[in-house]
Amino acid sequence: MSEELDWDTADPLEIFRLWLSEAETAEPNDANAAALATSTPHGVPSVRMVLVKRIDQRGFCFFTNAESKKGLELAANPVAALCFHWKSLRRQVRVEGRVSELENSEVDAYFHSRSRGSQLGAAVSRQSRPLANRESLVEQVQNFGKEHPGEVPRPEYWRGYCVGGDRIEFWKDGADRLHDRFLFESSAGGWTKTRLYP
Ligand SMILES: Cc1cc2nc3c(=O)[nH]c(=O)nc-3n(C[C@H](O)[C@H](O)[C@H](O)COP(=O)(O)O)c2cc1C
Repeated sequence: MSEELDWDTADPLEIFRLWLSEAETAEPNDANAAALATSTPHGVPSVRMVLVKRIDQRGFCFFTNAESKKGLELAANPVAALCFHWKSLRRQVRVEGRVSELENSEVDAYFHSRSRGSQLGAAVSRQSRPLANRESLVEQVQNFGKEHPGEVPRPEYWRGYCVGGDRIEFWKDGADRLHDRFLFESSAGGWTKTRLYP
């Protein structure tokens, strides 16, 4: 595991931040990318990548379209799991928990911190619904840009979600498949830590 860490006392968010910073140096791009698993209320799962943009006491937060497949699944069943995999470091982190939404003011601030092109792209994208062809998407972006030469309005459906880290598991590659796994579970008294068989 990371030399700098005292695994007996470290908080899982502290460990996560250290591993993420090491991944930012080691990975070619998008060290904050994670697979996000959601499911319908009937238990039909789906998974896709998202970029985790902030991590705090509310959990691991990303931004997306509330009308997309994942957005609809989260509205109907607000629990989710994230899985980070840093190939260069041979490490994995799994996060599971209930999902909450970020405040509008926070989502607005993040939306407007992005490039104008990204804002226009997000504003016109009817994410996960059928698109006739690429030209029509480019045209919609151009038209929306002309209609909004100043600030691009954040569409109401562009939102921020946080997966609460009720369970956070760290996996580190070991020789002969004797990998290290530590599961942290949140409880009223703080965190409980359990070493798991690989
Ligand atoms: C590395 C990577 C990062 C991504 N980050 C996001 C993201 O932060 N938000 C998002 O809405 N889609 C992101 N996407 C696209 C999603 O994986 C997905 O295609 C899209 O959100 C539609 O998913 P859905 O139909 O399951 O809702 C990312 C894709 C990749 C490959």
